[in-house]
Amino acid sequence: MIEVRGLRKTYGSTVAVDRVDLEVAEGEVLGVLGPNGAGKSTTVECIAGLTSPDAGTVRVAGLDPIADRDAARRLVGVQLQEAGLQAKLTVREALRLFASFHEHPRDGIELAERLGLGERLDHRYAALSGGQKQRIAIALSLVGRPRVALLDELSTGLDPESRRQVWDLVEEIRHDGTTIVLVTHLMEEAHRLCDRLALIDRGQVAAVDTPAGLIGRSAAPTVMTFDPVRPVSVEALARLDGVADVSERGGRVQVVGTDDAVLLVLDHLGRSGVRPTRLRVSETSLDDAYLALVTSSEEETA
Ligand SMILES: Nc1ncnc2c1ncn2[C@@H]1O[C@H](COP(=O)(O)OP(=O)(O)OP(=O)(O)O)[C@@H](O)[C@H]1O
Repeated sequence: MIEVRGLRKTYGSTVAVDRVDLEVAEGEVLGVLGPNGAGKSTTVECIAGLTSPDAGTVRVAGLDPIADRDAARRLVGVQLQEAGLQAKLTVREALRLFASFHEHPRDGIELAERLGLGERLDHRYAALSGGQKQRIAIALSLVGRPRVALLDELSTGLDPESRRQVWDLVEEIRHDGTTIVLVTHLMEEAHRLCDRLALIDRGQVAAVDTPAGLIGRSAAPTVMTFDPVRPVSVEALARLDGVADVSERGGRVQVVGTDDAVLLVLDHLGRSGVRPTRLRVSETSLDDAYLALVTSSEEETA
């Protein structure tokens, strides 16, 4: 549904994106992660046809978002970091206006109510709080039932309840088959909503994988914690193959390492006659995997 090839965009001497390739299948949710200034918004703006690339091609359902602007606009709903609506427009008027651009729009009032804006329908845009402006931007991007939704920092600045409402809505449109590109800094959001994640770092795609795949790329994908019935030597555990880190706080031990390292730790404890109580084994968080990937991509460049 979306195909980006060799995308390059510069602003003066700043190279915002360079040689970016991305594909998003119909009905897929692609999360775009990366540090501030990495080129995420620029990529989304090129897909939306709001910015013209210096080089490379972008296709959305086979259309060029710049050359075939009118047809592409009917397919695509865009939520940018700033909606930039006229200050005097009310929420109701804005929803009606945006719905009028489309043949089969959603019920804008119902959409606003789902996003907790039901009591703000007759308020002017300028009088809304930051989080309310954010939610109206989401509602406006989705009111036309787009086949492709481009959502840039969907839930930044939203309180936890509003964030849940927004996530539920995204899950619903995903279920309806909408193709979604979602720029986010929130790993919980990325994990919950996205089929695949593209990590963009300094204008380039550093990795594309499923959330589980990105975690699996980490050299230390597993975390185990336990309370030993009597003290264990942290140094001895740290020497075991595949153990990346061992720490102890308040008598509880945490070991981070490979899956095999977990087995070696259990074996070591067994041989030492130390029973691990309250044993928990889990995956490294996507947060940790993300930080490890960004750091390793920085080291490669250095
Ligand atoms: N209109 C513009 N004029 C000049 N420079 C720009 C413009 N838009 C983006 N840039 C620069 O291009 C680079 C990429 O910016 P972009 O907004 O795409 O990053 P981002 O990954 O979305 O960052 P963030 O997470 O902070 O939103 C940055 O160095 C930014 O300063």
